[in-house]
Amino acid sequence: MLLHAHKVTKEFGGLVAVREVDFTIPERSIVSIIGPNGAGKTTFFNILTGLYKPTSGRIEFDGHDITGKPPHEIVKLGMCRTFQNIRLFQNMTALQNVLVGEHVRLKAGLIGAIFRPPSVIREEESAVRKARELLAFVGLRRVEDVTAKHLSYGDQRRLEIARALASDPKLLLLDEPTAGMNPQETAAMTRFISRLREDLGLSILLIEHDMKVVMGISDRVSVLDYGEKISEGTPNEVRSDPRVIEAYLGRAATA
Ligand SMILES: Nc1ncnc2c1ncn2[C@@H]1O[C@H](COP(=O)(O)OP(=O)(O)OP(=O)(O)O)[C@@H](O)[C@H]1O
Repeated sequence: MLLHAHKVTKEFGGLVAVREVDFTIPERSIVSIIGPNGAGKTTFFNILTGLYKPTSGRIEFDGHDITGKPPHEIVKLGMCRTFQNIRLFQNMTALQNVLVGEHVRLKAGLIGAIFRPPSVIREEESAVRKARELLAFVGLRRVEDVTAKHLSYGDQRRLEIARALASDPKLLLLDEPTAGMNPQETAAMTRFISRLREDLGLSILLIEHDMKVVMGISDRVSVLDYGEKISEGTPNEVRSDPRVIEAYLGRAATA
C-alpha cells in the first residue's frame, strides 16, 4: 500500500469532522472520496497532507509514519496536492509557476544562488528543461510565457497540476479538479487524470462532486457522511449501496 490511514479522527472543538476513518491507497490506483457537503472530505485531505494534525489515528505513506508531520516534509516524501480554489502565483508565467513547484527538489542553497557556480547553473538549466517537459505533458508548452491570470480556467487547473507534478510526487491529491468546468473541459480533465496514472505511474486521490467523473475513472470509491466512512468499494458497489443512496437523498431532502 502506498498510503494507509488507521482510525483517523479530527475534532474541532466539540465537532467530530472525521471519525475513525480507515483508508488505503494502493500503488498506481485512482481512488475517490465522495460525500455530501460537510461530510469531512476536505478535512480528511488536509490531515493527509499535513495541514491539520489528526486528533487521533496514524497515517503511513510510502513506508514512513507521517502522522502530524508538516506539509513541506510530506511533499518531500512524494505527496502533492491541488486545491479546490486555484492557488497559482497569478502574476507569474506558466513556466515560473512550474519552476516554483520544482524548487522543493533543487539542491542549490542561498550561497549557491548568489555565487552561481557551474553546478548551480547546470541545475537551473535542467530545472527549466524539466519544467518545459511538464508543460508539454499537460498541453501548455505554447503558453509557457503567459501569466497565470491570463490563462483560461481549464488551463489554470492544468498548470496547477503541472506545478504539483514538478515535485515528483508518487501520490497526487486532487480537490475537485473539475469544479466550475463545462462538460468538454470536464471530459478532457478526466482523460488527463487517467493519463497521469498510465504515463507517469502515479496514484491519485480525488475529491470530486461530479459523479460521472468519479464513476468513470475510479478503481475504488470511499463515501463519507458526517465524518464517518459509510461505504467503500468499486463504483458499481458504492452506487447501489442503500446507505449511500440514503445519505445523498436524505441530505438533499432537507437541503
Ligand atoms: N477549521 C475548521 N474549524 C471548525 N470546523 C471545521 C473546520 N474545517 C471543517 N470544519 C467542519 O467540519 C465538517 C466537515 O467539513 P469539510 O469541509 O471537511 O467537509 P467536506 O466534505 O469537504 O464539504 P464540502 O463538500 O462542502 O467541501 C463541517 O461540519 C465543517 O463545518
